[in-house]
Order: sequence, then structure tokens, then C-alpha cells
Amino acid sequence: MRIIAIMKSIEQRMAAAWRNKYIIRRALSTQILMSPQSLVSLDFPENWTPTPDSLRPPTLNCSGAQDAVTIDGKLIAEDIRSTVATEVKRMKEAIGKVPGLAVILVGQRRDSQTYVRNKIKACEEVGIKSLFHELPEDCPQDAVVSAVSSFSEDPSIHGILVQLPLPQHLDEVKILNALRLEKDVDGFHPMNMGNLAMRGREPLFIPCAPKGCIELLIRSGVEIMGKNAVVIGRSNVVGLPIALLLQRHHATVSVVHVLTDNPEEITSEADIVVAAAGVPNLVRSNWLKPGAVVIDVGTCPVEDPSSEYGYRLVGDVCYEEAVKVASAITPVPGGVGPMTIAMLLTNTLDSAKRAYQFV
Ligand SMILES: Nc1nc(=O)c2c([nH]1)NC[C@@H]1CN(c3ccc(C(=O)N[C@@H](CCC(=O)O)C(=O)O)cc3)C=[N+]21
Repeated sequence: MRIIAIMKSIEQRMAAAWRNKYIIRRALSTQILMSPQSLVSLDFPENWTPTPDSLRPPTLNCSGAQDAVTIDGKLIAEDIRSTVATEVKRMKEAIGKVPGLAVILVGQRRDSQTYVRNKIKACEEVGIKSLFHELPEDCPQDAVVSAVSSFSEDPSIHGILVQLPLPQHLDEVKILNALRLEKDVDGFHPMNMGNLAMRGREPLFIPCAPKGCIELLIRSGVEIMGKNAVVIGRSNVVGLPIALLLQRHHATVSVVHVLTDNPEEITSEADIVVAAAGVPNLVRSNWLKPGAVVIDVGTCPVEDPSSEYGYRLVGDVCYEEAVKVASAITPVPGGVGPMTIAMLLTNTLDSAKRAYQFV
């Protein structure tokens, strides 16, 4: 009896297997495209390991030409901030309202604390109202969502910023979904990003660091149209939107990333290089064409007990080398960082103007 039962069960399982195979074959036969049915996931960490290049000491005097011009992001950002201050004042005098920004910080990352402190200070200086909501590292998802939701409902708040990266246990997508599109001053909402990507559409907000890079190029008199631009890194916050923006400015754009063969070869064809990989000193002199313009978006905190907060920021570009090859370059600090904050202020001002229909 037992043997018969076992035989029956094997028979049933085989029948089931055939049925499944048939269903799978039918599914395959109705598949029209050869490409995978779900898009290849980009959800793995963009972990560039330091190249042997980035470990070697800088070689100076790579060319006999003059040193690159340093693009002073701090100075340009100050200029923009003073214009924002004037506009905020004009708004206050005309309609008795000021723009409001809410900043949410989860956890204790020292670099995040510095950026948030800088953002709040910058708001104060230009007359933008800021509300700061700090949550502990281990706070539940609901607490962050409800903070975002309450700022979303608050009519005196025109911009909401959730400082990234969030602690591992939190679901970034769900949290950012609670953020109203009209208050997405970071420009990270898929609708803003999609509109940035598509011809004939306009996003409500352009992400701050990429917008700052373009502003630096324009104000430094760098022509973008028709030029070869290489973006190093493909993150949602910098690499992707800057590639889209450069295309909007009619550059020919290549994106190199952690799985690119010979990134240095591709980058050395570029008139404009935007480095946003987050790897200290990744870009060495052999990555650069003589005369290239180099925008360094990298802000990697490295331990440094001698500096004020115990760390200092290091860029993706080996500055000492690049300055000998490039025609213009942004330093770290003092380059893109201050511009990111200035763009946050302009996005918040624009958002408030839109909300109050103030022109
Ligand atoms: N939701 C979100 N929006 C962001 O815009 C955002 C973020 N998350 N997470 C982290 C990155 C990084 N970032 C910087 C902002 C200012 C400086 C900055 O002010 N840098 C100064 C120096 C800073 C210092 O004093 O150490 C400089 O480069 O001169 C740098 C980096 C914004 N980010």
C-alpha cells in the first residue's frame, strides 16, 4: 500500500512539473521582446573600489601648460544667496509671507549633521523660515512618514528635505512618497525626475547639486552645447540627473560607472568631466584630456582628528594632478557643496513664489 501511495505521489508531482513546464513554454512563446521582462535592477551598491591609480601619490607637472583656473563655488554661491535674500525681502514686504523649508534628519551621521547645519544657517541668512525635525537612528518608519506628512500639510512650508542617506531599516521610497510633489525641493520625486528626462516637459524642481554644477559651468563661461561630457557615477541624486541636465544643455553625454571597462579612456575624451562616484581621488591625471573642465561633486568624509568635526571632505578628483592638466576645476570643499545649498534656497524660494502666485 505504501509503495503505491509513494508511486502515486511521484506521478502527481511529475504531472505537476509537466504542467508547469507547459505553462512556462506558453509564456515564453507569447513573449515578444528578447530583453528581460523586468528591467535589470540597479539596486546594488555603487561600490567603486579604490583603483591602484587612486592609491598612487600625485605626480605633479604633468604638462607644461598653465595651471587650471579654480572655479570658486563659494563665491558664486554667495552671490546667488544675496539675490535670494533680496527676493525674500521683496516677497515679505509685498505679501507678508516668507518661504519655509523643513529639514528632516534621521540618525547621527556627522557629515549629514554638518550639511543640515549649513542648510539651516543658509536659510537664516537669507530670511527663509526653517523647521528642523531630528529623529533617532532607530526610529520607526511611521515616525518619519508622519513627520513628512505633517510638513506636507503645513501651508507655511514650501520645501521638505529628507536628508539622505537614511538608516538601512527605513524604506526611502515609502518615505519620499509621503512628500508632496510641489514641496520636493530636492527634485528626487520620480515625477520630477521623469519630467526632467522627457522632451517637452518641465520638472517643478531640478535636483540641487546637478543644478549647481550647470550654474557653475555657465557662470564660468564654459560652453556646454555640442561638447563631450562624461559623468562618472549614476546615482539617483547626482549622476543620473546631471546626465539628463547636460543633455538638456545639448552636450553629448556618456555615463561611466562601476562596471564600465576602461572608464579612464572614455573620460579622457571629455571636454567636461563631472565626477560623482564618491571615491576619493578616483580621477587621476591620466583620466583627463588637457584643457578639460572638471566638476568634482564628490564629498567623501574621511577621518581627520585635526579638523573641527573630526573629519574632512575629500573629492573624487586628485586635485593636485588635475590642476596641472585641466583648464578649470572646482575644489573640494568650496566648489559644488556651497552651490548645492544655494540651489536649495532658490528651489525653496521658487516653490513659495509658486504657492503664493508671487512673481
Ligand atoms: N536629501 C538630500 N539632499 C541633499 O542635497 C543632500 C543629501 N540629502 N545628502 C548628502 C548630500 C551632500 N550634500 C552637501 C551639501 C552641502 C555641502 C557643503 O556645504 N560643503 C561645503 C563644506 C561642508 C563642511 O563644512 O564640511 C563645501 O564643499 O565647501 C556638501 C554636501 C547635500 N546632499
